[in-house]
Amino acid sequence: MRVPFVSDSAPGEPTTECIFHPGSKEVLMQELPGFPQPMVNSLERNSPVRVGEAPGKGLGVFASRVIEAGELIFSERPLLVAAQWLPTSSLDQFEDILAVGVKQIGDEDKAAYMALMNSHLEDGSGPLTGIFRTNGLGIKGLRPDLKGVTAMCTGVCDTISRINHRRSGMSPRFRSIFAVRDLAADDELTHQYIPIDGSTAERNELLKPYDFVCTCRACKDPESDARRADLKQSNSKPASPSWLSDPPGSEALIFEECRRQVEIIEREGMESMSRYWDVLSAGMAVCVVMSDAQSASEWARKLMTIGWVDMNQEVMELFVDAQSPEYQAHPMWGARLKIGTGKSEEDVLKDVMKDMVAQFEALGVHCYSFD
Ligand SMILES: C[S@@+](CC[C@H](N)C(=O)[O-])C[C@H]1O[C@@H](n2cnc3c(N)ncnc32)[C@H](O)[C@@H]1O
Repeated sequence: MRVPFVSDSAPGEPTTECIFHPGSKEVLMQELPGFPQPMVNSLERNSPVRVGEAPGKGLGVFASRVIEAGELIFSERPLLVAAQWLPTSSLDQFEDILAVGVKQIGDEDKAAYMALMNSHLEDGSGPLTGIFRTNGLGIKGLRPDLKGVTAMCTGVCDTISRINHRRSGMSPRFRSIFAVRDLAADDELTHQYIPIDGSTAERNELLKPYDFVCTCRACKDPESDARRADLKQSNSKPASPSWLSDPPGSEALIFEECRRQVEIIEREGMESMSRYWDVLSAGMAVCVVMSDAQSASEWARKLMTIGWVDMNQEVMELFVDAQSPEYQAHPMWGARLKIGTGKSEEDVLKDVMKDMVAQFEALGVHCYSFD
């Protein structure tokens, strides 16, 4: 089943050939209003990266200047996007489907596609499928009704596909690359090809299709497995007002747990995990309910570096300055301190909700009460 989609871009503008499941095009148009909008920070202008030799790995992508954590490094139009699993497709049928797509992408894009690495020379993959499987980046969410790998699309790019695997140095969102840590000039950009919360053995098992054994710091560190297992087992406390009813002192335990998990994530280089965002937000929430703007601002600064998570960056920016009046105006400001000072927990919660409703109403958002 093939649904080609060539964007309605201006005449002469490059396009991406997409081979989708039925329904994906509609989701894409809905999720990315105005798609394909002109890309900001695209590679043509003042590129902050260069492609070069990465010893033992073939080619790789390197920073050509200092890049700060949270920076959008570049965006790139994929050469080709295709659904990873199409109904009834065997490797041969998949090769035929890709051939139809590749035929339509223009000579320059085709040459770029064919020049990419192929690590699937001996497993029955055809040449186009081998390149697709070696270089594709997963794009989730284009078929919310399908689950797991069946729902995934894969994009193959000219430069993004040259990025080698390692514990994460950057995080890809569709077409865009963000720095999760500060990078010095000439540092190699890397991202994780596979989920990185498993053990060294599990990770290298998943890397088998790429035909190399990872030798990054975590893979060589005998203590890394225990730290990742610890992280997998521990759940971060949700940062919602529901824990206002927890016994006094529990905020210190929650805060300590958030701090501990942040330390593991940073030490293991796993900042691209959504858990990083979860524990940073929970840690910041504890500071807010305890009226500690100084500490909250440090957590806000870290949250600002997670640019690829769709959160309201402008709102977070207001909390980076510990003196910001936004703290006093926050509906949860000091909420924990009010407990035990004559007010019942229920009353504290009611006050919090009243403040929140007032703030939403001030923004023109009408709130309905269900009690
Ligand atoms: C998406 S390509 C990356 C770009 C590739 N190095 C090139 O020259 O085009 C994936 C392939 O690069 C190689 N590779 C990626 N990360 C590696 C690593 N950490 N160590 C060794 N080889 C790696 C493997 O051959 C893998 O199948």
